[in-house]
Amino acid sequence: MLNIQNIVYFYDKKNTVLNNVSFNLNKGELLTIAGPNGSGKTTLIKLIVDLLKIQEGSISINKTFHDNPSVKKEIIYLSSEDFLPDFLTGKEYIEMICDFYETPLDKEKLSRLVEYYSLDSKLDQLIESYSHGMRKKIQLVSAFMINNKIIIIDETLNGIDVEAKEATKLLFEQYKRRGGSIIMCTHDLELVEEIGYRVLLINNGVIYIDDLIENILKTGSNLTNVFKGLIDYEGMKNEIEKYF
Ligand SMILES: Nc1ncnc2c1ncn2[C@@H]1O[C@H](COP(=O)(O)OP(=O)(O)OP(=O)(O)O)[C@@H](O)[C@H]1O
Repeated sequence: MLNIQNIVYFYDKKNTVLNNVSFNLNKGELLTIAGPNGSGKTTLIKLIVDLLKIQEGSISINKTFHDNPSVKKEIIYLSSEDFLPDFLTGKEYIEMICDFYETPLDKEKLSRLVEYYSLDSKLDQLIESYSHGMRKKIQLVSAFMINNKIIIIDETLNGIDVEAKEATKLLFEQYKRRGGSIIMCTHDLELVEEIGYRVLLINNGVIYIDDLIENILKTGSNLTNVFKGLIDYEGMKNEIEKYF
């Protein structure tokens, strides 16, 4: 469905942020992207959603180049930043998203979703008054309101409460069952192990692991231990015990 081929990206010529990154996202798949701070996860996502222009390589969705306007409507991107129109109410925002994605507003669906995310009493309030978690939640509601093929989530599940997280996990399952695909960037490795099907671990702009979670867990290890290998955990531990 989504095909990423040999992506190389740099903000300045001295530092390559992504180096020959290639992978496919299949229909009905939930792919989690994890990696240390600054490893290139957000840059990769911004390239996929065409917020950054490709310098080398290609990105296509169902064989159509990703900057084609019709293909762009296949993706909804939930950014890690709270870039939401503060001057709209939550309901107006949902209406705007449905309009953009050419999906009729399903009032029944909306009332169920806002209940799961405890936003029912807030829907007519300006987004300006929303807390950090509520901003994440309204983005998740918008993603589940529309008929598109790929949801890309950058850290949006961080900062939402347990009920919202559980609702999101169940909604993800249904979304996949209907043939939708999800990319989720997160630092929450426990969440990755719990709901992720496949993980892409990026380090210094290079794909370090692209594997099914069950294959990693089968080796008797877990993602936290894999991460510790990336950061020289033993070296850091020895130093901290010696100097602090
Ligand atoms: N606009 C920019 N201009 C210059 N350098 C940038 C810019 N945005 C990101 N970078 C650099 O690119 C590298 C990758 O950043 P990116 O935000 O993609 O990492 P990340 O894996 O998403 O990090 P985090 O987990 O902290 O969100 C970092 O070294 C960062 O400083």
